[in-house]
Amino acid sequence: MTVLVTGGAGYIGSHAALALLDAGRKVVILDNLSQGHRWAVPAGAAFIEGDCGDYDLLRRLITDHDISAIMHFAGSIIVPESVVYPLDYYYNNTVNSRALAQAAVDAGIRHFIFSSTAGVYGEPAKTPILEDFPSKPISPYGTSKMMTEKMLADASIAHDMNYVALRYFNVAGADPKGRSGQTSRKATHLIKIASQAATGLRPHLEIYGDDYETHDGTCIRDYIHVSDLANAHVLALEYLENGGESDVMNCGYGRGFSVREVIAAVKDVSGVDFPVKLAERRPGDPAALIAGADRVREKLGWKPQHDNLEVIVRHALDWEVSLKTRQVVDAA
Ligand SMILES: NC(=O)c1ccc[n+]([C@@H]2O[C@H](COP(=O)([O-])OP(=O)(O)OC[C@H]3O[C@@H](n4cnc5c(N)ncnc54)[C@H](O)[C@@H]3O)[C@@H](O)[C@H]2O)c1
Ligand SMILES: O=c1ccn([C@@H]2O[C@H](COP(=O)(O)OP(=O)(O)O[C@H]3O[C@H](CO)[C@@H](O)[C@H](O)[C@H]3O)[C@@H](O)[C@H]2O)c(=O)[nH]1
Repeated sequence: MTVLVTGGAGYIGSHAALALLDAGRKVVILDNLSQGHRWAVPAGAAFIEGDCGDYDLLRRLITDHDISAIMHFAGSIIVPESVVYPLDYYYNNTVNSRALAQAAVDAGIRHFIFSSTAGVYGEPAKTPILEDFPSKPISPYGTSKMMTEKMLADASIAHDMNYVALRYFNVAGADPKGRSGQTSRKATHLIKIASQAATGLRPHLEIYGDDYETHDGTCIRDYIHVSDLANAHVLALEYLENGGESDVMNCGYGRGFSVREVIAAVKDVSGVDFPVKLAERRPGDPAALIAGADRVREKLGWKPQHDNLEVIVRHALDWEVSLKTRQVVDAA
């Protein structure tokens, strides 16, 4: 009874693998290392270098490792890149997910947990965003994830497999014990970029637009600590194993911070007044994304431990410093 974690050499997958191991589960990680790192695979997890779209490999490893459930993190994650290379995103996030779902169904895997995104909502008419709001993604990235959600919904009706698609809001921070953190080679995420500016890895930070309809003109997001998110996956697995019905669930705290508020927190916690410049709006950024986050609490019994922006920032900064001392530079 082992959990297959695709993308487990990456940021969120490595934290989920840690949470599973901490919960006493056996873990096999499959990652093609296109973005992840071999050193990010937690001690105690088996590692297979390969592609989550490789059906034959999947069938073999599911049998060899007695896999009973799949957590599917592997994918391409950069929204603006998906606008430039949409077919790459549909391939990696949708076509490869189809192959994985096919292998799962053919091998009789009964539980599937999928990394979805708030990006499926596009520009919602209001916040907080509830799961039954329409899916109207505005980027190929969001559409590629929405299509996988729909495949899983249909497959779960036709086959003996239940699933949970967790729609993450803005994931940030790092393992409180310092065992993993944001490692993505091309990170574009605000708290990561601000932490890099605070630790001297970047000369400055740019604010992408301050003329949004928000209290200070900058975009508002619901930042969720990666370890709280990882725990939601462990709970989702228990829920499915106990016969829970298939569902989609937002993962956020239900509150938001503006870009300026995040920058102030990073400056405050780090004690570094790094330069900040104003830049043009980034295409496709909605003004405010805040999760309606009741369902994940009610259905999974999820109780976040780190719902505090300063704590999230502290852990992100500690991780950046540890990367520098380990000389594992995350090339921008
Ligand atoms: N980071 C966020 O804020 C965020 C928000 C919403 C959803 N998500 C989703 O969460 C998942 C994990 O994101 P992350 O931030 O950890 O990104 P990441 O890039 O750190 O991790 C993704 C991992 O998947 C691997 N991978 C990519 N394509 C693969 C393939 N075809 N076969 C095998 N391995 C492959 C990469 O090497 C990498 O290790 C993604 O599916 C992403 O879309 C992330
Ligand atoms: O250097 C930067 C980086 C970001 N931002 C702004 O900060 C906010 C947050 O941006 P970012 O951290 O890049 O996250 P999002 O664009 O909100 O997207 C993240 O969160 C989404 C869910 O809300 C996921 O779907 C995506 O995969 C994930 O990248 C946005 O308003 C950006 O314009 C800046 O102003 N300067």
